Amino acid sequence: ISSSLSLVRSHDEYQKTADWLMSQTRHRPQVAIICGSGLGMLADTLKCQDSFAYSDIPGFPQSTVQGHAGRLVFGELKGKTCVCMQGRFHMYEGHSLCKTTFPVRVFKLLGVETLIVTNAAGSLADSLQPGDIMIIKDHVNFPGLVGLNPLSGPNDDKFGPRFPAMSGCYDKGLRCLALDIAKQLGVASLMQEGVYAMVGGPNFETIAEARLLHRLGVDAVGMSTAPEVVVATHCGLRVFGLSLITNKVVKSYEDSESVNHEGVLEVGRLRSHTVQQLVTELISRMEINNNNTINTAV
Ligand SMILES: O=P(O)(O)O[C@H]1O[C@H](CO)[C@@H](O)[C@H]1O
Ligand code: HPA
Repeated sequence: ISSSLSLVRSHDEYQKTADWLMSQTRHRPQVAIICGSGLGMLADTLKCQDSFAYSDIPGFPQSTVQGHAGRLVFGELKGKTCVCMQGRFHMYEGHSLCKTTFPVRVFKLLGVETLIVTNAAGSLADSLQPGDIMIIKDHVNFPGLVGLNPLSGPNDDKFGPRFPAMSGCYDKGLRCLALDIAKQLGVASLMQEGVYAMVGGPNFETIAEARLLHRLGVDAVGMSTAPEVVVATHCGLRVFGLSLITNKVVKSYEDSESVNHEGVLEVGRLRSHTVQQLVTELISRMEINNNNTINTAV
């Protein structure tokens, strides 16, 4: 914990990255999307793209996980300006939590109002099958509960309060809208709301851990998302989250199946079209209050 505190970023560092991006693209995004494992194709829907390798963006961390390309893509989608992270950062890659959430505050400084987080997750709920899509209603941030929190360290009042509320951090209006869209697209049978839990990873769960999570009321488990949502909520972003269920978490000693990352990525490929349709419609129909779109001076 003490080593993560020394890695806290200053407001200037976020601002420098935001200023650099604003000097390189005319897009001024209203919506940011973080692509989960195998879900990088969400960026393909953006028109008039400007894209940047993470390695070229000052201050940006680097992706190290297969299925996370490491590219930031700006573009237009159904009249809204978006920025999409093709590749997120995980705590298990050895990044501090400040680093894993660095882009979220940069998005805030770019004028983003709404954050869409997506992830691949294993299901604990019997009602969730591989290929289903869970709208995240709430999360359990296991690392956060024991003090591994991206907001640890001195609070930056310019971003938000010392003690931010987290009840209601997944916007109810957007959740209802997504369920409505699922009905219209004829995929309502694949979708339900549920509770996501973040564990540290990188190993998948033991059977005893899976049983514990199930008893605690967790519907799906993964190794990301919660820190991004905590930082986004702290700085006042509206959040929508979805988990693509890529596998069932093994809960029985009689079960000989086991999960692997290639299988996780494969389900992402199989469901890419549906996830793309849902996110596109959601962005198209969501209301945005700011008119941040394009800067003609760049
Ligand atoms: O949460 P995302 O980035 O979608 O990735 C999930 O998939 C990976 C395991 O296959 C882990 O990183 C887990 O968190
Ligand atoms: N456990 C943790 N993270 C995951 C899983 C899982 O079963 N599937 C995809 N990400």
